[in-house]
Amino acid sequence: MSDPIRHECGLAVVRLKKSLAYYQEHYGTALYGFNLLAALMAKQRNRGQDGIGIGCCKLDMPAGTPYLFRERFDVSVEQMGEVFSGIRKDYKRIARKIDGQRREERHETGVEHLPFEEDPEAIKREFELAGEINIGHLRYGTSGGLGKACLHPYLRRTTWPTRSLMVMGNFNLTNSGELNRVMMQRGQHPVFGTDTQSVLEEIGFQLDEAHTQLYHELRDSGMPGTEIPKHISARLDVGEMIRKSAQIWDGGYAIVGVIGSGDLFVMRDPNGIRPCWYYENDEILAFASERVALMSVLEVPEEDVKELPPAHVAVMKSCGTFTTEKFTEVSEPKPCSFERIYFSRGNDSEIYKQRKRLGEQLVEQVVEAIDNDFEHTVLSFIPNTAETAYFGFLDGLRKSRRVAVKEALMEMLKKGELDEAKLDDLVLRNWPRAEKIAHKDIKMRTFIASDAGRDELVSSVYDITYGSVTEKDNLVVIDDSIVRGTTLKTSLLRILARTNPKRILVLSTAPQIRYPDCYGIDMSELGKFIAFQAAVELLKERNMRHVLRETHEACLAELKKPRHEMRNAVKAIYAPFTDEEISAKVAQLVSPAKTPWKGKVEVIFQTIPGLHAALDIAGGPSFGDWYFSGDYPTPGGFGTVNRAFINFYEKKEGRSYDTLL
Ligand SMILES: NC(=O)CC[C@H](N)C(=O)O
Repeated sequence: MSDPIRHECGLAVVRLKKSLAYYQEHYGTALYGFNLLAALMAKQRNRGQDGIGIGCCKLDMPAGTPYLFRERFDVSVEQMGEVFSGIRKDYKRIARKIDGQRREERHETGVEHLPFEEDPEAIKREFELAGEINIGHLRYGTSGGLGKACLHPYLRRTTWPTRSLMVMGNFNLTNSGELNRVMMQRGQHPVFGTDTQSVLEEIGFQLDEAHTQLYHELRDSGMPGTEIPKHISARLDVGEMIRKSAQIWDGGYAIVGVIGSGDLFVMRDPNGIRPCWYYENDEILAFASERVALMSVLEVPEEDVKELPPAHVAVMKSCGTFTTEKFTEVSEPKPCSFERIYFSRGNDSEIYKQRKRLGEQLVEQVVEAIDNDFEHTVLSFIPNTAETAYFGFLDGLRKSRRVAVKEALMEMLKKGELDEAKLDDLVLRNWPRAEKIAHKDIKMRTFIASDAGRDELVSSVYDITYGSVTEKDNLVVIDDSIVRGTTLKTSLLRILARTNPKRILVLSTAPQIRYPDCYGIDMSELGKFIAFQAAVELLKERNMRHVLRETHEACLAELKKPRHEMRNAVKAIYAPFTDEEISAKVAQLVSPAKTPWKGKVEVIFQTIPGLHAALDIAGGPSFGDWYFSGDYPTPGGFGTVNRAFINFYEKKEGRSYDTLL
C-alpha cells in the first residue's frame, strides 16, 4: 500500500479456564495467559499504530486487594517488543524482591518458601498482569484524539466489582453524538471524548441499572451484604445488558468488555463488518481480530477457529459457563473488503486466495492497455501488501497469454502458416516479464502526534531497482489501493520514473475510493480522496460547478430526513462521468511534477464486479463495497457521506461522523 491510510485496531483476549497453578504445572509458568496474549498481539502488529493497551482481571480476589488492571503505552507497534520486555523486567524485579524477603524470612523462621516464579498464588497477588482474563488492544484512532488517554482499554472503577468495567474495541460508531444525547436526556454527563467513551458510559449505565435492581432485590430478601456480590455476579444477565446497551448503536464493531467480577463479553456488529474469531479448548478461550493469529499462536487448524456471528455476543461468566447469543437483529452480512484487500495478515488461506484473485481480475484490462506487447512490458508491485495480488496477477497473465498463444498457433496451423519467426515471436519473446522494481526501504515510524504526522511517514520510504527497465518498456506496477494518491505523486512515481520507461501503468486492486468509511478505518474525509478530487476537477473543467452547489443543497436536505430515509446525495458528483474518465483524471493528478521524464502515467482500477468476483465466496456473504459504491450497510453511513460532502463544500476539516454531540 502506497497511501498513508494505515491500519485499524486489533484485539486479543485470553481467558484461562483453570487456576494459574494449573498452567504452572503443565506449562511451567503461571504467566501462560499473559504470554499467549503477548504473542497474539505481536501476531497482529499489522494493526493499530497509535499505541497499545493491556488489561487484566483476576478472579476471586480477597476483599481489600485489587483485581482489575490496565496499562497503556503510547508507543508504536514496532516498539511492542520493548513494551513486553519492560513488563517482563518488572516481573523479574518483583520476583527478586519477593525472593529476597523470603530468604530473610527463612533466616528468621527457618520456614522454607517456594521461589516466587514457582508460586502461582504469589504471582497472581504481586504481578498486576497475572490473572485469568487478559485482554490486549492495538489502536489506530478513528474517533477523538491520538494521545495516551484515548488508548484502550477504557476503564471505570467503582467499589463494586460487579459495577467496574473495562472495554476495548475494533470499531467505529457513526452515531456517538446521538448516544451522548440520549445519556444527557437521562440526566448523565457524558464526556465527549471518543466513541469508546460513549460505549463505556452506555454499557456502564445498563450495568448500573441491572446491578441496582439485583442489589435491591437481594438486600430486601434479607441477604447479608457480604453474600450479595457473588449473587449479583451469578444473576447478572450480560447478554440482556448488551442488548439494551446496543439498541441504537450504528456502526461496525468488535467490542470486548470485562466486568470486575470476572464476566467477559465480546460482541460483533449486526452486519459483521468488523472481524472477530475465537478458539476454545479445555484450558482457554481466546479471541482475536485475525483468524491466523489464533492459528499460529495456539498451533491449531483453521477449522477449529470459529467466527463470532454478526449481531452476537459471546459471554463467559466468571464461573466459566460460555454462551453466544443474539443481542439484536442480524442485518445483511457486509464484511469490510478493506480487511481483505489490505489490513489483514495475508497468510490466512482465504485472504491469500482473495488477494490473488484481486490481482487476477485486473488481467483483462492490462492486456488491453499494453495491447499484448509483453515483450516491452515489465511487471512489478508496490511492496509489501500488494505482493500476493501481484502473484495472482502474474498467474492470470500467464494463463491468458497461454490461451492467446494457443489460439494463434491453432490459427497458424489451420492456415498452414507455421514458421519459426512467428513461433519465436509467440513463444520466446512475448512472455510476461516480472521484476522487483520498487523496494520498501525504511522501517517506518515512531511517534505519531497528529494526522499530519501520519502523512509524513510515507515519503522516502521507497527505492527502485536500476537497469531492468528500458525506455521502450511499459512499467506496470500493482498496488492494493489508491486513496489519496499523495505518495504516488510525491514519491513513488517520481522514483519509478527514474527507470525511464515509456509509460507507467499503476494498477489498483481496489476500485476507485469515492466515499468515506465510518466503520473503523481512518478514511473519512471526502476531499482527500484522489477519485473525488478527480471528479471535482472534471466538473470544473466542464463548467459543471453547479453540480457541486446542488449536491451541497441535496446533502443538507438529506440530513433533515429521518435516518432510514436518507440516501447518498454525493453520487451526483460522479454521475456525469464514466469510470475511465475518472481514472484518466486520477492519472493526471498523480503524475509527478518537475521530473525530466517524458513518459505517461496511466491508472487502472479494479471494477466493483471484479472486486466481488475476487472476494465473494459461493454461499458466503457479499463483501462490503460502500467506499466504492456509496451503498452503506447502515443508515449512519448515509449521514456520514452527506455530512462529509457538506464539510468539503464548506471547507471544514475533520471526520464527518465525529460529531460527538
Ligand atoms: N480503528 C478502530 O477500531 C478505532 C477504535 C475507536 N473508534 C477509537 O478511535 O479508538
